[in-house]
Order: sequence, then structure tokens, then C-alpha cells
Amino acid sequence: MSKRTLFLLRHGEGAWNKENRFCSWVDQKLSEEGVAEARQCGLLLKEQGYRLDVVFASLLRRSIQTAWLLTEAMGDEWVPVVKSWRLNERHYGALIGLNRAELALNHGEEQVKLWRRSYNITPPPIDESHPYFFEIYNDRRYRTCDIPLEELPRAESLKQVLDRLLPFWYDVIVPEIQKGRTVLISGHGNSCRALLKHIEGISDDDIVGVTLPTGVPILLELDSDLKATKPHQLLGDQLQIQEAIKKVEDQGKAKKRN
Ligand SMILES: O=C(O)[C@@H](COP(=O)(O)O)OP(=O)(O)O
Repeated sequence: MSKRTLFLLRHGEGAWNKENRFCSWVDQKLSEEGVAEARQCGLLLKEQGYRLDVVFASLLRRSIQTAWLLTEAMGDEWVPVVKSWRLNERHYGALIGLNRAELALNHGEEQVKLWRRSYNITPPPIDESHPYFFEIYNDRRYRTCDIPLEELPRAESLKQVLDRLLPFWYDVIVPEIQKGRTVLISGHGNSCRALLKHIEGISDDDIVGVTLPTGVPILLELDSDLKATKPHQLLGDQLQIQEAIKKVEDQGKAKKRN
């Protein structure tokens, strides 16, 4: 039985990852390090002998830029990049723009961890008084979606991310994988966690312990029923990857801004 290859990738570091602010649906560019990470990811995949046939991205530029930079680094700019709002980062609602460490100081590290990593908890919703509300909902990209603007999320749990992602997964991505194409999803920390949970059958409790670093490709080998044939693998220097995961986890530790 021929195996299928899928890569999940959290985009390279974005400007607000660096500032430790919840970025979510705010459209920030990659930082300089993020650009380097995206290129490095392309070089690593090429060096390991992988060739991509199609890349999927969200409507957010940090995901799209990552897709462009990595296909360029592979010398494969022709590879199509298919975009959908359904791959957007989890909508962090009223938390958007806030600094995680300051939030932990005010609400406790446990609460911040629940907001960031639990499966079922939805953060408080965004409303019109939020400084980024109109920047998000007046953006014309969200008039191109397959649902009306008013039905787009105002806050999401990880479960709600998976629910809105699955129609795109089954209708658009799965057929490509089943044709035997090598697919890379240039997504976000939580859209990739949601998909990983679904593909590998990770429990609601265990997904709390899964944190993804930026710019590290996650290799999944699937059978024809799209079941993982072995555990996923994060490609690259394992020590550096563990340090990068810890750095993301530590973003939720209480700390005053310098
Ligand atoms: O929205 C954000 O700020 C981060 C995730 O934040 P955490 O869940 O790690 O707090 O998403 P990404 O950088 O992958 O787009």
C-alpha cells in the first residue's frame, strides 16, 4: 500500500510572536527570523529529498509569505498555493493584541494555559469596542469566504477551529493527498494542532500538552484511509526544536513588560 506524505507547518516567526502578543486574525508580517525560518524549512525539505506538489495556506500573510519563501527556497515557485480562511489561526476573541505574560500576571498562568491550550474553552468574544475589530471585519478578504461575514467567528476554542477546518480538509486537501500528491499546509500553531489531533486521534486531554514551534516542518505518513502509519516527526535539530517549544510554552509565564 503506498504511503501518503503530508507536512504540517506553523509559519515562521511573526512580528507579534516576537512581542509575545496574541496575533490570531491580525495580519502581521514575518519577522526577520521568521523569513529565515521559512527559507530554512524549504532548504531542509529539499535536502531531505522531498518535493511538494501543492501547498495550502490561510488568508493571513504570515502563512502565505511562509509558503512563498519555502517554495522559492526549494526552487519550486510554480507549486500552487491554495488559500482559505478555514486554515486561519484560532480566533482568540477579546485576547487579540494582548501580551501573554501580562495576562498571566493579571489572570494567572493556569487561566492563560487554559485559554491557549485546552480543547473546549472559548476565550471571551471580540466586539466592536476592541481596537482590532474593524481592522479584521472590514478587511475585504473576508468578503471572499464561503460563509457570510456575519457568520465568521468572534472567538474560538480549539474544537471550534477543528469544526470549521474539517470541511476544507475533506473537500479540498484530502482529495489531493489521495491522488498521491505531497501536500504541505503552511498554517498556524492552533490550526496545525487541531489537524494533528484529528489525524492522529489525540485525546482532548493530551492535546493540551502539544505546542508547536514556528518554522519546523512536521512530517506525517498516512495510509490510504488517511490514518497515520507512525507518530508524526518534527524535522530538524531535535535539541533546537525542544528549546523552541519551551520558548513558546514560556510565553504564558507571568512577567512584567520591560
Ligand atoms: O495567534 C497567535 O498569536 C499564535 C498562537 O498563539 P498561542 O496559541 O501559542 O498562544 O498563532 P500563530 O503565531 O501560530 O499564528
